[in-house]
Amino acid sequence: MQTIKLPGASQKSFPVGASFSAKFVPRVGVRHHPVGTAFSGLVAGLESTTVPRNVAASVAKMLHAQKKGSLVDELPAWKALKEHVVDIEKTHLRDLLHDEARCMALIKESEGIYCDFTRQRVTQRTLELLYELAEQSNLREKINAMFNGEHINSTEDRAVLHVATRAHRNQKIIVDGRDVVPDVWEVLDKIKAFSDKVRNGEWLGVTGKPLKKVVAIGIGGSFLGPLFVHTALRTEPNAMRASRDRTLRFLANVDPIDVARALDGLDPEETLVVVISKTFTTAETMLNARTVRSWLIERLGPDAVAKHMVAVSTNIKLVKEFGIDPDNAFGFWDWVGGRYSVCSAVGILPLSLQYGFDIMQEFLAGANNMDEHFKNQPYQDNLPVLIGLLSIWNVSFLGYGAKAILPYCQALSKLAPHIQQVDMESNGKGVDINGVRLPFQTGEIDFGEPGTNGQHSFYQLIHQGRVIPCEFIGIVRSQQSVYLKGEVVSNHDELMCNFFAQADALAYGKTPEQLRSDNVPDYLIPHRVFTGNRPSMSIMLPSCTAYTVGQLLSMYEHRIAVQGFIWNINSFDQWGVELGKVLASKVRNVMNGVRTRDRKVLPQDGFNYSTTRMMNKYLEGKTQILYPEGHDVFPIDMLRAGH
Ligand SMILES: O=P(O)(O)OC[C@H]1O[C@H](O)[C@H](O)[C@@H](O)[C@@H]1O
Repeated sequence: MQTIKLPGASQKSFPVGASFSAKFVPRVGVRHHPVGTAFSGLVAGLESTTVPRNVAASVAKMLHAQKKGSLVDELPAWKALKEHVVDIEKTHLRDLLHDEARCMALIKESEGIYCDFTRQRVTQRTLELLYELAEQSNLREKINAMFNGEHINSTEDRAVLHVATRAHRNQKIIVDGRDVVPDVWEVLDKIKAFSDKVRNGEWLGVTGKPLKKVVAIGIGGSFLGPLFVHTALRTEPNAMRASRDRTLRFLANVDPIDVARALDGLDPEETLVVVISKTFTTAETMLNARTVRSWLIERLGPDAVAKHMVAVSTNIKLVKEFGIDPDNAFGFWDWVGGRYSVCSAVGILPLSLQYGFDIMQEFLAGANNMDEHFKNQPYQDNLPVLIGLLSIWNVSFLGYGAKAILPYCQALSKLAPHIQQVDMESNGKGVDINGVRLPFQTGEIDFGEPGTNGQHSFYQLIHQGRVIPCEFIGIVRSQQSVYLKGEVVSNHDELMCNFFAQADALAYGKTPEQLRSDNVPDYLIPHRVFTGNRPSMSIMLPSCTAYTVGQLLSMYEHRIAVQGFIWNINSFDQWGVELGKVLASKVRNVMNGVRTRDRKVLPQDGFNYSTTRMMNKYLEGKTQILYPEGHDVFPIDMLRAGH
């Protein structure tokens, strides 16, 4: 049997050097058969003529799961929703908000989370149609397939089971015939033991000092989730007490400035470095890891690595080749997507080092609580399902391509950047799960800032410019409820006044008549009119603790899955990030070559005129500091000393 390597398959997606032979089945002559459509669609754009047998099987299963048509826009409920837009266009939120029955039906409270969807441009009829769409798209079956460990990430032939990383010890979750919960807990137990030892001073640095500073090196999913949770917890009283004399920093960008910032002022004798990379091949992370390894070795000698460097990865072989003892490595599995990995060792190790394992267990329990809710609740009460369906309505029917994530809680300031990756990398796709090009756009442009800061930045546009559905997230009990004597309201009340006000300002707007009765001069009226009718949802958490942050994370992750399931795309691969990486490596090779050739990129190097010229402009102008012998790393201390 011929052996074929899947085109475009990088080390990221398949084990190093993986190839498929017996697993492949031919696709010839199957284009018009429903299953065949799945085969041919799957490989559209690839040069290979074969796909793995098990991939084909799971794609076929998916296709059969769809009742009619292979694209969601052919479903009756989709078509009915398209027609229903006309009815909604006749309504204004100003009026809809005075319909008590509608409002009561759109306020949902579950698992301690209060969600108000009354300011969405929907009626009860819209919701009914969205539930029908969910039914016809087999949403429930797809959710079950995810929880049952089926290989729903068909282009990478993987299960999607980040929910297993926060399973209770006594739960059972089967992947490929094997219960993975004991594996999850083996790693969690190892994290607990290691983080306890580091925190209580049993595990010391090579010169005998306790390791109170942690630098976590990682990028993308190996950075944004942990940063979000760290930022959420660092002002939470229990977490503050648990981390009093400790520091956690992240190093993500390959920019030398980020290296300098991350290491600035750190004493290597007290520093533990955690290299986090699912693949252990990501260029930026590996270069940063080598740089920081040299920083340690230069100051503490080669033995420092054993005591000062640990790793989190699915690729233990490469961890070992890098020089980190596999005993000091914390594993996870290919069924945890990078952007969904914060509940694996990716987040739990660095965050347990900072806050202790017990607090991180609360975070996992919160995420698990929302997983169970998502798995078991009917659509009508299911928060991730409701939020996901409303997003589908906003994007695919009302045509709003972006959403703003606006936590009125500074501790949640890194929620938007995290969700930006989870959502945009998951749902920004051009073809459906069968490889058929979509005639509509999927995904949303996510951005956001904490309130009230955002109000003084981009809210002008969302009030009077483009319509961008907003997600306001408020907290009932602040992490820091200090009340300054003599003030009318506390800081937190002031914050929440804005939380309540903004949603109504967007919904109601202000009419010319109201402006006239406020004696606004005529020439200013057009400038001061707010059309209103701008949708938002308001989510209130009782507090911002490890538990509720876990719930919030899981709620956002699952709403993204719901959207992907309805659009019938693969939300769990990320082929779109590959091309840029390949081109960067071509640039890297040429840059290495030009050093020996009078520092010029030549036309025969294969770049267009623009890139050739830009690269030469860069090469002529860049500064290169040559370090004295003996220094083979970015010498932050030297820079500070003015060299
Ligand atoms: O954890 P790593 O293997 O280093 O990957 C880090 C990141 O790499 C890529 O950019 C992927 O698109 C991300 O999903 C991933 O999180």
